[in-house]
Amino acid sequence: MDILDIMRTGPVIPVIVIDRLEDAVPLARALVAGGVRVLELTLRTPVALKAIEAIANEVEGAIIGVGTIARVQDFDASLKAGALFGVSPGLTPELIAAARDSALPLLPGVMTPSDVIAARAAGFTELKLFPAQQAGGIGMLKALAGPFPDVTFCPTGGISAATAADFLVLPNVACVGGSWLTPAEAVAGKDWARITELARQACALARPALQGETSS
Ligand SMILES: O=C(O)C(=O)C[C@H](O)[C@H](O)COP(=O)(O)O
Repeated sequence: MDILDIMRTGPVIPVIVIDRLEDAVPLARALVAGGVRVLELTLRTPVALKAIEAIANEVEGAIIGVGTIARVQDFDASLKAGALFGVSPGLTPELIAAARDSALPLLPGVMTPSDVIAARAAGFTELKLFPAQQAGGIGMLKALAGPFPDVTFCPTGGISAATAADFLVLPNVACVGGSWLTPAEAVAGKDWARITELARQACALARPALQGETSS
């Protein structure tokens, strides 16, 4: 799958933080049970790579990716763990070079028009707008559509169940990312049923047909 296929799989990519390795598989199963298959597990905790490996090996239907890619060595480590894609909060010349050398498809983060220009020059036309709300939210995405009609965004950061639909109607948005599907207290309390319900609600959000997409 390339990044656009991954972005078009569902309207919401959950951004996941795993503190206890034992939570990884049941949490991923809860999301998949609710219809959310694309999962971004952040490299923010010491168990993150092991958690990705466990999900890759044990959770049928999950399309597991790595979030918080910020260092060159993260690409190899992510592939070894079984990740199918990577997401970075930003993009540097070092990360561009590492992405070129790696088989891991990357969804790079941008926040300004200059970032978009640099990312596009490096060959990326699917981008994560991060942090989306803080960068200007809906107004920013509408403004970026003018000079960058060929760029498709996954806005992430500051988006909630209440605001996701407003982002998803924008023609240059394929999906949104967010942590609201996996609230910290639900994970701490192993409330997998709640997470499945949040996933179901996220799946019910209407995803617009993108330009050039045929209905089937
Ligand atoms: O760790 C990373 O690299 C990230 O990707 C950051 C996340 O995308 C945001 O932290 C999610 O933002 P919230 O939905 O506002 O919680």
